[in-house]
Amino acid sequence: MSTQLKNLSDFSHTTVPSGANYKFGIIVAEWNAEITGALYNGALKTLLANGVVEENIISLPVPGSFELTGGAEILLSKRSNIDAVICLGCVIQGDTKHFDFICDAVAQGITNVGIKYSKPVIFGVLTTNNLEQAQDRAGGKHGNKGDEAAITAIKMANFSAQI
Ligand SMILES: Nc1c(NC[C@H](O)[C@H](O)[C@H](O)CO)[nH]c(=O)[nH]c1=O
Ligand SMILES: CC(=O)[C@@H](O)COP(=O)(O)O
Repeated sequence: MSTQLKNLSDFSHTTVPSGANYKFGIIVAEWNAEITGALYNGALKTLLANGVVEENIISLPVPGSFELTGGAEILLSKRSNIDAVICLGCVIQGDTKHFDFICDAVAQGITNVGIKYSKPVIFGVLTTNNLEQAQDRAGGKHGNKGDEAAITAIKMANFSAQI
């Protein structure tokens, strides 16, 4: 189902466990800061609205989405008590193939970090054709990808806690 048919902030159809017992890292790319700032605000608001306490959230910036992998790796290597990491970024197609390399690197990179540490590392990265599509998914008509990433992080932290 494409985002056109699903609001990224609508979780009325699902049960969200409490995040009160979990610690979260949020790594935020500084590229396209208008968008990633909105993603961050959505993710933070959603974590707090679902029981997470502010002192259990560590938020760190990285220069661009390509650095999200390194940021997640460094955080998990130094903080074993983090239950899930949310990676937030916005990659917008330019004139060259650079977009493809970044998107592929980030998607594979953060997947590998999650596997390495057996911790949920959430792909909260917009990969859009233009700024308007990003705005629509960072608090616009399609909701906020940051909200979705936060809910996913809580669900996956809860999943791990049941094993
Ligand atoms: N063009 C975008 C970038 N580019 C920067 C890279 O992410 C990286 O910081 C650089 O290649 C140095 O390693 N980053 C985004 O997050 N979004 C873009 O649209
Ligand atoms: C995703 C990018 O790196 C891109 O925005 C950079 O633009 P360009 O491909 O025109 O160099």
